[in-house]
Amino acid sequence: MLLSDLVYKVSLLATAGPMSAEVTHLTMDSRRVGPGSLFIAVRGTVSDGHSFIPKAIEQGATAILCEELPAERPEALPESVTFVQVENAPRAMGFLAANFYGHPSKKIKLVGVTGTNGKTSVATLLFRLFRALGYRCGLLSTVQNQIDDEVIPTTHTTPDAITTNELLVNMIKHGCTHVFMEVSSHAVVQERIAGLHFVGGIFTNITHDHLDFHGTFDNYIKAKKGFFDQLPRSAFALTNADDKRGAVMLQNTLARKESYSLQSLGTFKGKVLADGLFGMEMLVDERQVWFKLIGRFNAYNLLAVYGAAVLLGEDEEAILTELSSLTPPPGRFEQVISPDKIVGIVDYAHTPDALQNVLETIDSLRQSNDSGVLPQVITVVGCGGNRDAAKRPIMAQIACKLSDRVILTSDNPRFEDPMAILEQMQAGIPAIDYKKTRTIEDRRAAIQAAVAMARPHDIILVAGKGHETYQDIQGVKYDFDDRLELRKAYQIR
Ligand SMILES: CC(=O)N[C@H]1[C@@H](OP(=O)(O)OP(=O)(O)OC[C@H]2O[C@@H](n3ccc(=O)[nH]c3=O)[C@H](O)[C@@H]2O)O[C@H](CO)[C@@H](O)[C@@H]1O[C@H](C)C(=O)N[C@@H](C)C(=O)N[C@H](CCC(=O)O)C(=O)O
Ligand SMILES: Nc1ncnc2c1ncn2[C@@H]1O[C@H](COP(=O)(O)OP(=O)(O)OP(=O)(O)O)[C@@H](O)[C@H]1O
Ligand SMILES: N[C@H](CCC[C@H](N)C(=O)O)C(=O)O
Ligand SMILES: [Mg+2]
Repeated sequence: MLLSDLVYKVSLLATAGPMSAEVTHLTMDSRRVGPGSLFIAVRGTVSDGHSFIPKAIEQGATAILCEELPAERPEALPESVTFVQVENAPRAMGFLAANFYGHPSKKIKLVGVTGTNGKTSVATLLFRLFRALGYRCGLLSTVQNQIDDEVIPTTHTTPDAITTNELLVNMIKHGCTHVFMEVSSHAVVQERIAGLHFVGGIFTNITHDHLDFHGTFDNYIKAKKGFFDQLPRSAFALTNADDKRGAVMLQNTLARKESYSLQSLGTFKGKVLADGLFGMEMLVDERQVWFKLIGRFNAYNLLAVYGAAVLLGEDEEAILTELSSLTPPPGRFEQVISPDKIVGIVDYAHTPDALQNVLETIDSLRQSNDSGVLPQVITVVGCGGNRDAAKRPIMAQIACKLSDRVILTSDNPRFEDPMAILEQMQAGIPAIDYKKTRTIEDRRAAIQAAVAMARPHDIILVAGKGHETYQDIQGVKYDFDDRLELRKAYQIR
């Protein structure tokens, strides 16, 4: 594509060099540059892409898009390389990617889901629901990307704009009509969704997370709201009316405002009638339905999915029929039961709110046996490294408050010292709970210890890593799967 066509509708501050250059490849990573590439210099959190411009040119880049032009063209920079200066390179990248790939997001129905917790659950349920309703669909999620049956591994909750557009093109090639994607707050701030055309946006909830990245809770709210601010007039914006910030999210959106609620008024109303370890009965817009999902937080997820499907034009009865047979995504309240009936639950709760919800759900579901003995709840939990440190003591405190025994352990330490993370968690343990808490850094040993202390019918919650099949230590991803570790521990018990 000609560079001049590629920058269509992107406001340019300056250019230097021929705009008739032919660009065959876009990248923000100098290591992937080759002849024909347009290199986009992005200022990151670790390094500044501008410092890789000479490297990109050395590797044959055809053009460079940047926020700052090199002061003067050094001799080493060939005249044939075109420079394009913009105010916001990541944002421009979104529009360039859309132009380069022919605006695939305008050719399918793209729905985005944002919120602290529940994005993967809602996006995955929508994907499965629409497939059950007979559509070919795409999914962009934390667990995996998917084009109908084809699974594509992912490293991020929301991919960068180039990857997303590329995936959308493939989805269209495969006949997909609907795509459901998670929109993380990082993605909004880093403009990974710039240039995408959404037909709908869904808000789940907002609670404490990622303050390391956003600095304050207000900034975190603004980031999530930024998604709804970008929606076009033709889209719907579906919010959770029961969340304190649900209305704030839609304050400045042009999109049609809709809501769902279990407690107040909303376009879509629900009520939990009964809840158990095997499912939940709900009243959804006056229809009584049995779902295979567990916990009040999932009642919200189901209602969001139902509302979005109605807004996308599907029949209420058909939606509820298909929705009632769906199971949760991997690693979300996934039960791993031992031969002697210890109930292991692997859950991706990695925020204070998620941990509290899951433990409250477990508490509400446990029932005394014939001798009047209540099953114990044993929680194994850790916090990730190089992520929000403020949530560490809070999560330990919640685990202690709502469990009989707690084992603090390592999650993905990444580049931090696991013991230092654990000390920060320990700071949140109330003195009265010291006795019921142990710290075992090795996650495998921690799971084994939990299984060793459990009696039949006790519940072991292994929280934080859910579907993950690795443990990230010093940049190396070692095989590790909480579900397999539970099964192995049952065998050696
Ligand atoms: C904090 C954060 O969001 N980091 C993302 C960011 O990296 P960064 O800012 O550190 O980038 P950098 O290393 O400083 O590099 C700046 C630029 O120089 C380029 N570069 C770098 C080296 C080089 O040799 N040549 C070169 O051109 C890089 O490609 C980049 O364009 O931009 C990178 C490229 O897009 C991302 O891969 C990276 O995600 C890292 C791996 C990450 O862990 N992100 C997490 C926090 C994240 O985004 N999480 C959210 C989910 C949160 C949730 O669901 O709760 C997500 O959407 O996944
Ligand atoms: N609607 C909800 N409200 C509160 N907690 C929830 C909700 N849905 C799920 N959870 C809890 O949060 C955990 C993560 O859920 P899910 O993976 O759907 O969230 P997410 O927003 O995609 O997370 P991430 O930010 O990592 O992508 C679940 O394992 C569960 O414990
Ligand atoms: N999407 C979240 C996932 C956290 C999962 C937890 N296991 C951890 O590693 O902290 C994040 O990147 O913050
Ligand atoms: Mg997710």
